Amino acid sequence: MIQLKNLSAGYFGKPVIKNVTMEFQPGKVTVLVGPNGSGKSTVLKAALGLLPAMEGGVWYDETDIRLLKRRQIARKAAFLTQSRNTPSIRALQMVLHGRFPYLSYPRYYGKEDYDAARKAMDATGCQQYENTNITRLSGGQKQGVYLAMALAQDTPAVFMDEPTTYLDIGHQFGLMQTAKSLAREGKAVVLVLHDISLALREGDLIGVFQEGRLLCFDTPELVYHKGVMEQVFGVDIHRMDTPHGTQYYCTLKEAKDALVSHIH
Ligand SMILES: Nc1ncnc2c1ncn2[C@@H]1O[C@H](COP(=O)(O)OP(=O)(O)OP(=O)(O)O)[C@@H](O)[C@H]1O
Repeated sequence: MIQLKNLSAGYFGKPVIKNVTMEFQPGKVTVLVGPNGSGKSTVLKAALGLLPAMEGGVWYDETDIRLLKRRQIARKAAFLTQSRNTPSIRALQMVLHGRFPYLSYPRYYGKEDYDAARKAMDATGCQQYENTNITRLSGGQKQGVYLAMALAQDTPAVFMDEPTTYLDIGHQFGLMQTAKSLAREGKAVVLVLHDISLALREGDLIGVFQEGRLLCFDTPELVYHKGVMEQVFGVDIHRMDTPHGTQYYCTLKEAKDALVSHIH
């Protein structure tokens, strides 16, 4: 369990996220949503110790993150980041980087590292690119390789910042399936998503952010009923029970008003 308690963090001495208290539970997919610039990525960075807490703090299984070395944190949480530089190396070599926290000096990869890397590539469907230089892969194919690197890290928590960005619809569903199966294995999975329909449908818990504050942290059902997302995003959210489970979709608030005035 990862706990953020009254956490404030930011850049150049100025807090961006303020007084955030939430936890990332094993076995659950937690989704963070909020408008652009509301602090979602900053929460992930602070939760991973990449940004120091200005107030409050982060605890991994009751241990203050300030007491953990980088390598120890890297054995507890993997991070699929939003922005990245693409080095000119083979995909398998990239995925093997996920094994760094387990290597002792001298840093040679052993059989178990190769096995973990190949298993992760299988899970994200990028095994066929094993020997391809990643600079030659498409955005979506690269995403599969980066996700495999995070999975090869074999951590109890996996954080993903907008992981569906480069993915076509089939691969978006695939990514969500991977996230859910990681949670079923007992991992704490934390996703930042912009697709709020997807968040409501697939998340176990949802944290809604606005201007660096956590407005609501609850199950999709309760978040929906409280109307927090509607307020934050300025949309109407509709819920439908379908043969494929509960689905949500959004319309612009104005669209409804226009419809009403049209009827009158
Ligand atoms: N490296 C940085 N240096 C200075 N300010 C930053 C930095 N990264 C983010 N910020 C600022 O922190 C605020 C929150 O940014 P953050 O990236 O956490 O938001 P977000 O909710 O993830 O946004 P988005 O949905 O657009 O990715 C923004 O105002 C942003 O300008």
